[in-house]
Amino acid sequence: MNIVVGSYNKAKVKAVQCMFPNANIMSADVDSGVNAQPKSDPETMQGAINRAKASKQIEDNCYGIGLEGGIMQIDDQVFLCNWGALVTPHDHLYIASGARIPLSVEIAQSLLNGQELGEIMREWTKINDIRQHQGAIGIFTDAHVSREDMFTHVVKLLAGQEKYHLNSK
Ligand SMILES: O=P(O)(O)OP(=O)(O)OP(=O)(O)OC[C@H]1O[C@@H](n2cnc3c(O)ncnc32)[C@H](O)[C@@H]1O
Ligand SMILES: [Mg+2]
Repeated sequence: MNIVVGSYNKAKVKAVQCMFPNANIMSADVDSGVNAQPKSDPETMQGAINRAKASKQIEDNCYGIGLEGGIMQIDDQVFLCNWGALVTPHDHLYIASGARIPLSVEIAQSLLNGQELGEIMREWTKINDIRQHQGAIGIFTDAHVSREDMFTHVVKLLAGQEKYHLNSK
């Protein structure tokens, strides 16, 4: 089984390895087609779909997986949000969303001013490349759910939908 993941981000690639330990997993630097910091559920979901479709084009007979992080708002609260998409070799598309947690007013303000979450988290924690490791979700859940854990859950939701083939587009 060949899988192309539309990212070199270690948290994302490890999440796919966790679900598919025996697969041949490759990474590709594909375009998400959305802003580097998506700011709504539809935009974040579209980024995941675009990455999955572009990844599937990289190899013959492969699955494409796209994982995208973003933020979304409910009333005046800003949340981390996450989406994933999987395209099968026969071009069936499955989507799933991941965990969301609220962000503090200060972080939300920096995000709405145009800063990327990865950058804000680096300033906050002084940890480089936190987005490839525990991520914001790992920091704000006191390490109970890392970015890899969260994306692993999303990949399970994606892979599990293939069996009954009910919700594909
Ligand atoms: O190389 P890619 O795959 O793009 O990996 P990325 O870490 O940039 O991940 P996304 O593009 O999916 O994330 C969109 C933005 O949200 C940020 N982000 C999302 N979740 C995060 C987290 O848990 N920790 C830190 N930054 C996060 C990230 O830095 C981006 O600015
Ligand atoms: Mg990115």
